[in-house]
Amino acid sequence: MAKINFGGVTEEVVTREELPMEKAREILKNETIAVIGYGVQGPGQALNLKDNGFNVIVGQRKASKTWDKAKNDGWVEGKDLFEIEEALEKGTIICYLLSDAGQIALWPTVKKHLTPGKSLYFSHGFGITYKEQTGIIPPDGVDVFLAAPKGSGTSLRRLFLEGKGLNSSFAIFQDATGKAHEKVTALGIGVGSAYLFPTTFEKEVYSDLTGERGTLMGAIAGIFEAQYNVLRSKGHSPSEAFNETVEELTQSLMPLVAENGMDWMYANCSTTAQRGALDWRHKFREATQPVFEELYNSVSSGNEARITIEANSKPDYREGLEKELKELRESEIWQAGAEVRKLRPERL
Ligand SMILES: NC(=O)C1=CN([C@@H]2O[C@H](COP(=O)(O)OP(=O)(O)OC[C@H]3O[C@@H](n4cnc5c(N)ncnc54)[C@H](O)[C@@H]3O)[C@@H](O)[C@H]2O)C=CC1
Ligand SMILES: CC(=O)[C@](C)(O)C(=O)O
Ligand SMILES: [Mg+2]
Ligand SMILES: [Mg+2]
Repeated sequence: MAKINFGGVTEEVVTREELPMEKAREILKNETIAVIGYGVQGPGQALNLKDNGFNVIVGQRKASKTWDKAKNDGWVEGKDLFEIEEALEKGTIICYLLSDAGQIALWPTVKKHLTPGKSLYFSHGFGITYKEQTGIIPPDGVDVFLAAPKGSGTSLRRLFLEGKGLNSSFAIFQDATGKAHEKVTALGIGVGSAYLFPTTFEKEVYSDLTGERGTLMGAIAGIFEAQYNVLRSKGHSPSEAFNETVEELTQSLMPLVAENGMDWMYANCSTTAQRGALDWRHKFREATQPVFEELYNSVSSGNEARITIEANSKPDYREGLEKELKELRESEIWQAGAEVRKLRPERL
């Protein structure tokens, strides 16, 4: 592994130089990779693996929308698309890409097919870390590892098609064959990563649940709403409030952060903006730090897992989520957003 200094801390990273795609294919040439589940990560990883020349099959429930989606994506029933049990039987590496709650329900079936020498792959540390709640305890004799792309399966596929990609973290929970490291890193490269960051199952799930509930999804939506609401309450129009809260961030400023960091984005804004932002960032950090502490504790105590499992194990969990997303979509801020998006210059 290459040693890289991240802001003063040296970490090890697996790079494409030490593990080129050809070598990854060679490592897995005798394996049948069975991707179980075709939701968001399933399609991204399965299609990338296939296009990268790996031996992949998909296992999905037949009478489901995602079965049709798999067929539309080019998977052929009986050739590389099977009912879940058949794919579990054929696969030597089981990529367990059902939703985290769905993994609990199917676990007894999966376990039956985990004969010695097979591998069990996750893209999250959830099932293993919260084993008291999930009951996911793999048998001895199988390798158990994860590669978790740091982003949506949708982006994983889109970026791959653009010749770009997303990096992943990886971890080994059980190394029965002595080959877990080479297998998981080969898979990580195969799903489209250029660099792989080592972690543990526990660290992966704690950081991932904190991130998505925090700055990546939960906090960002909450901060948007708070600022939008204040602007609206002070008499600003919806378009003005939306532009100054979301549109400018996503269209103009975040791409600059992505390109070259926060100071670069600041440096490309007015000195007036820089003065204010440099002052106010401290206040926002101090105000939100306790909330992030509370969030992390809720993750590490297993409370977030409990809430998630309870909600997403209900038979109508999808309808429930869709209803809440609809409320979000229909709220004034995001309705204003829909109109603002239509007016982007490139849509002329
Ligand atoms: N969504 C994403 O982009 C990311 C997901 N992950 C992880 O990847 C794994 C898969 O996540 P997603 O793709 O979001 O899952 P998902 O919520 O899209 O579900 C995947 C598939 O599981 C099926 N499923 C759900 N419950 C089932 C059950 N009881 N029996 C049989 N099939 C069932 C669904 O029909 C769907 O085809 C999870 O561990 C998740 O945390 C990791 C990184 C990003
Ligand atoms: C896309 C991703 O990495 C998340 C936000 O952690 C997830 O979908 O669980
Ligand atoms: Mg994530
Ligand atoms: Mg996640």
